[in-house]
Amino acid sequence: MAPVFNNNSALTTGLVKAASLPSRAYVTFLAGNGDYVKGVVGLAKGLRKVKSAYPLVVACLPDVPEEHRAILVNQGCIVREIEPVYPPENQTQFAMAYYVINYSKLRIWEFVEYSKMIYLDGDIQVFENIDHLFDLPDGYFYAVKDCFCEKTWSHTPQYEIGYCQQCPDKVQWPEELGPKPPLYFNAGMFVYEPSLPVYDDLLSTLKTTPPTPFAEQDFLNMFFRDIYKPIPPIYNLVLAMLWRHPENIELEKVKVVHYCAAGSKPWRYTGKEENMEREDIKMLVKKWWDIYDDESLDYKNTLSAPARNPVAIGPDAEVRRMKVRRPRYLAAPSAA
Ligand SMILES: O=c1ccn([C@@H]2O[C@H](COP(=O)(O)OP(=O)(O)O)[C@@H](O)[C@H]2O)c(=O)[nH]1
Ligand SMILES: OC[C@H]1O[C@H](O[C@@H]2[C@@H](O)[C@H](O)[C@@H](O)[C@H](O)[C@@H]2O)[C@H](O)[C@@H](O)[C@H]1O
Ligand SMILES: [Mn+2]
Repeated sequence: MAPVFNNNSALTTGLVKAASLPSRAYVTFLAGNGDYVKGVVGLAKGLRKVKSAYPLVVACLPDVPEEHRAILVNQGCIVREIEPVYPPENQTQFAMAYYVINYSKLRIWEFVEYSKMIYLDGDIQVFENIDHLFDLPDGYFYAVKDCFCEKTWSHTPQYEIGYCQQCPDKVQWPEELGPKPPLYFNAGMFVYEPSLPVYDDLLSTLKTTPPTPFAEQDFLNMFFRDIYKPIPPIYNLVLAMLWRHPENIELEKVKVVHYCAAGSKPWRYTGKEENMEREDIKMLVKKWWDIYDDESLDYKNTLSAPARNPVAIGPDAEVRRMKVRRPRYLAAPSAA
């Protein structure tokens, strides 16, 4: 029997209420035809595992192949193609080449169908629900403070003198170097509000801003400097913190892990790079694989999805072909 629609039916009220709720979503960024798509699949499954109430939007550059987009749609993601964003002409040599594509992340300020979004790099995993961050007061830019101690910071005066915002009293900032650097966030995770005026301002400001080593991360820190509000490192564990500032980390309380240290990308993990043999790193990489390999977290297994045509050789075949073997270091989870 078709549902009865009338002006005051609960269903109608519910639909009207749902339509007026602020729309929120997680968003990540995917570029190229390489293996970062595995990171995004893992992230989609991780958000499902923690029962997030919000979808994952994937901002894809045009070079993301159709097969990868289909895999993401099959994992319940909302795929949005974006155009690349390039820093000022012939100045990209100032940014680490690898990071120049990250300027394209700026396109996510154009996703104004959402009132609030949480950006997560594709090499991030969410191990505990963080939906409550969407309720942080509007008008600010929320992110976790970065660390300046890794070699990737060797181009900076703070690295030179051993100063880090994670331990500002260890090495005092010398007056002769001028004012202490403002708080600086890691741009792998942040809470923000899409806005067309801000988007236009970002892109017009970028046109006159020479690229710098950490590309869009430096740019976002400069742009949002006045409204940046630090949030605790449990929301974006930059792995280097484990060996650089262990006193600032309680690993059992960490909700979000950012696999940004060299050699820590789980889908490429060999354990050979510096610090990668650490037991805590091995445990975190295994945690990532346990989610990635868990077929009960696949979108099609979490809905009463219509039975798929068993002979379909679509994206599932692609996923099987792409399935990277779990490194031998990381024993499969013991059979329940
Ligand atoms: O080939 C690439 C490189 C980067 N990314 C995206 O850009 C983000 C930032 O790059 P990455 O995480 O490697 O930088 P890191 O945090 O390690 O400095 C990644 O997480 C991905 O979401 C991508 O999709 N393809
Ligand atoms: O494009 C610049 C990138 O800058 C950041 O990565 C860095 C930063 O975390 C340093 O502190 C680490 O030392 C370094 O290893 C790491 O790559 C963001 O994670 C990434 O999303 C992206 O914005
Ligand atoms: Mn990252």
